[in-house]
Amino acid sequence: MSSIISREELRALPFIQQPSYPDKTALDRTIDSLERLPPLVFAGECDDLRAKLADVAEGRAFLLQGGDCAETFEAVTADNIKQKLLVQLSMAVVMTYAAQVPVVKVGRIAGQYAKPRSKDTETRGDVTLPAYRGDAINGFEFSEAARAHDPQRLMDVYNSSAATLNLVRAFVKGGFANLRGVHTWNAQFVRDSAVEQEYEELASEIDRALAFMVACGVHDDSLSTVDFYASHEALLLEYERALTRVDSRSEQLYGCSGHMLWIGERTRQLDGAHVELLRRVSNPLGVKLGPTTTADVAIALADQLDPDRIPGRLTFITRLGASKVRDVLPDVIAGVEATGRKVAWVCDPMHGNTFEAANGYKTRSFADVADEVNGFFDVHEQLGTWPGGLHVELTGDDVTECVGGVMNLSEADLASRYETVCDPRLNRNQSLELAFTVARRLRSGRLGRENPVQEFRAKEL
Ligand SMILES: O=C[C@H](O)[C@H](O)COP(=O)(O)O
Ligand SMILES: C=C(OP(=O)(O)O)C(=O)O
Repeated sequence: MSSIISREELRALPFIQQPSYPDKTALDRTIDSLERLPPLVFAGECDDLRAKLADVAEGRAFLLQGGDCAETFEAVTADNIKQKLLVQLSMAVVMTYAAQVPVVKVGRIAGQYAKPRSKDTETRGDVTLPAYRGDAINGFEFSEAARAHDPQRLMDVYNSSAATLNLVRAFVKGGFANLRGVHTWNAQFVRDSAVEQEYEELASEIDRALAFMVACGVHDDSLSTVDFYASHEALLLEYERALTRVDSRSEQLYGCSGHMLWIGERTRQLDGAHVELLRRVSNPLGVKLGPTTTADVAIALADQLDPDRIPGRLTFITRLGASKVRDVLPDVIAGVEATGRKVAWVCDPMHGNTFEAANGYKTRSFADVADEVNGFFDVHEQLGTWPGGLHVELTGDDVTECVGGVMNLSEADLASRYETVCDPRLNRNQSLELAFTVARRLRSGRLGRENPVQEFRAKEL
């Protein structure tokens, strides 16, 4: 059984992308406080999610993991949280109904406050300051005071995550996510959206199907509540260690800052502190895999993080870029599958497709995003493996951060509502459009193979 790694042991491991706090005593004081606080999530919830992700790995379900690139403390309001849920629930409804595949819903939410950066500093004119690394570390404002690394912010991460999780739990279990309200969500949310008609037709079909079920006497809780889980990149070693708890039922360790934790592309070194910290906890884990990944690297990570091959433990989130996905992905999947492991394969079509627009905005093109998703489905179809999910940076707001999509946003449009504090997100329309793209691929995969789930399982026996 693993034990909680000590502060000293953790600090002695090789690490990158961490804050540099000038006052170590202040850091230790904050860590002391965090260690005493209650867990944000419960071990049993993490186990439930792991069981659902085992279904994803086995081809029986699809993962939708989405949310902000970087959450901010200021945006922790009821309206914002509601909006974040709405976009993801609407996408999930499209995928579940159109593709007839259960969708596991996980937010990049309630903890996504720290960002790895390519450069340590940012220069504007003749002023150079520390780069913004997420509200967990420093402020977005371009001033010396705001950009200083402040450990007290870790307490704000805890409190903001707790407030967000509290409302998310209330919303998804308290009737807000009732499927019978699909039309109401539609009225509030999809109105004026360019995908309104497609969504409206789908919502009417769902209404008819539900009315039929109710007329037949089916009254099921699963129609009125939803399971929604929280995930974030476990980037901040001190914070994640301080929120590690021993589960009193099993005496296993859990990272209690979120249900699912992932290791980013930049911090997944086999001998690094992130892998060492997360291999000890029993949560479901994600690992980002970028375009230089080989099958051997993926297998070594899997062996390190999931030596016992626990169903649902490991999700590989590939973020290869539209131009590379068809070349790089097949060998990685084939290599891992050849070991006999079952991992969940999830496509992040955002992080390999970032570029700088002529006017200086960091952006992504919807066409590239959709192309990577299609490439991901193509590769899985060729290999006969299960395209297990989608991981996207998105928002329910009408921002203008990614170009293209049904509204055909141009680079000139980016300035009108560019609100992200780090990477560009799909807006409401683009998110729903992507959901329809995925649903079409899932449906055609199903129709092409009669019953892919049964076929998949038959192949395993
Ligand atoms: O979200 C991922 C990274 O934090 C982000 O892409 C880094 O961006 P940068 O290259 O602007 O530092
Ligand atoms: C930093 C991120 O991604 P990656 O590690 O894939 O670059 C992210 O998803 O926020």
